[in-house]
Amino acid sequence: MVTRTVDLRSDTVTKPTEAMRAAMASAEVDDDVLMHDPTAFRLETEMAKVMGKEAGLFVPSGTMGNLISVLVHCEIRGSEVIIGDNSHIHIYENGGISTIGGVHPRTVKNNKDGTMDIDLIEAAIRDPKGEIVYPTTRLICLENTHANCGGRCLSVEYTDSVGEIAKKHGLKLHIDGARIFNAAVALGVPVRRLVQAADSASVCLSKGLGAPVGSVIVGSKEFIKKARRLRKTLGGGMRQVGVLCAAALVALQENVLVMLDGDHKKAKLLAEGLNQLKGLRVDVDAVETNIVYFEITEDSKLDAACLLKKLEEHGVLVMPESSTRVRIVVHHQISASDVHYTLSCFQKIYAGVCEENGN
Ligand SMILES: Cc1ncc(COP(=O)(O)O)c(C=O)c1O
Ligand SMILES: C[C@@H](O)[C@H](N)C(=O)O
Repeated sequence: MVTRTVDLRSDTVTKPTEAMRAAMASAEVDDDVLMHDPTAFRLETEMAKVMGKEAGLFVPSGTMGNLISVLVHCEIRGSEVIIGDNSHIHIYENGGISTIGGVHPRTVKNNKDGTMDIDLIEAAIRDPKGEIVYPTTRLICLENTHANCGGRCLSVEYTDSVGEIAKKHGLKLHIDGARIFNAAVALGVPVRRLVQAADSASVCLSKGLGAPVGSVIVGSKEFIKKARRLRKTLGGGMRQVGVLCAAALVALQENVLVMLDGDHKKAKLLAEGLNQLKGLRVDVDAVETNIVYFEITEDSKLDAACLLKKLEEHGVLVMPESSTRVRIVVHHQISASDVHYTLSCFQKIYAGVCEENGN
């Protein structure tokens, strides 16, 4: 019988803290479609200030935040956006920019560190002389940290370089900053500096920050005005949304930097421990934030399905990416004891496998 659960599937699984629940219960609210819910307004104002942008807008999810941002920048029919071939927008958002927004994606290969080669980005920009056959490039999207690349951080210098390319060609730059605070902590830079070159950014409240719901998109006042209208079009205009925003304000007032740094340290500890096990391989140096991917090696006696089943029997939950690649995501509700318990479960499972196989 499972007596303990260690949920490492994602940093989206956190439950609201008591302080968040209290703030939600007592939140000052109003109709956010008819005017500004005061708590939503406080959150949007605070996030815009932290991110160094003119304005912000609360949205129900990071997916909607990215969708709205792309559609505002690419509001003219025939627009094209340059995105990473391994980006969340391209892989995990149901192709919404195309199926809903009619925006054409032009993918550029994501490198292992989450970047796209600058020269390949520039080469992907359509030549206006070919407009009779080409879509028109209007936007470049980056993702920081890069989830599918293992939570890798894009540097200030790299982001600024992409911003220069965008400006040179009259394009906009959006950053999917679902985990931008993780990047800021890992790089030791102010979060606003990581989005300085961007025209917009989406920031998840419901990941490392630990809020139960939502994201905030930030940008110019004009961008946010258009985004607010599009949010309503998409059904994201909510009424007394301050109940949700209150929890996010608590998260922002917590010591985010210390909390996320702790997540990163625990992720590194897990990566180092897993890498000791015969049958698993981890690129420990690639673990920069709270995400750890491990490969099940060819000589392993367990595939991902079998390993995950055994882990679940011990109450440890992780996310399979394929039959040989598994993801672990650390968040503030994973304790150091949970990390040691998880490693002990892996060690028991692999010791058991070795006994069963007499080696
Ligand atoms: C990098 C990245 N961007 C965007 C999202 C979308 O956020 P949501 O799940 O709130 O739609 C996620 C995952 O949640 C993500 O990992
Ligand atoms: C799976 C993905 O959509 C989600 N953003 C996560 O990282 O858990």
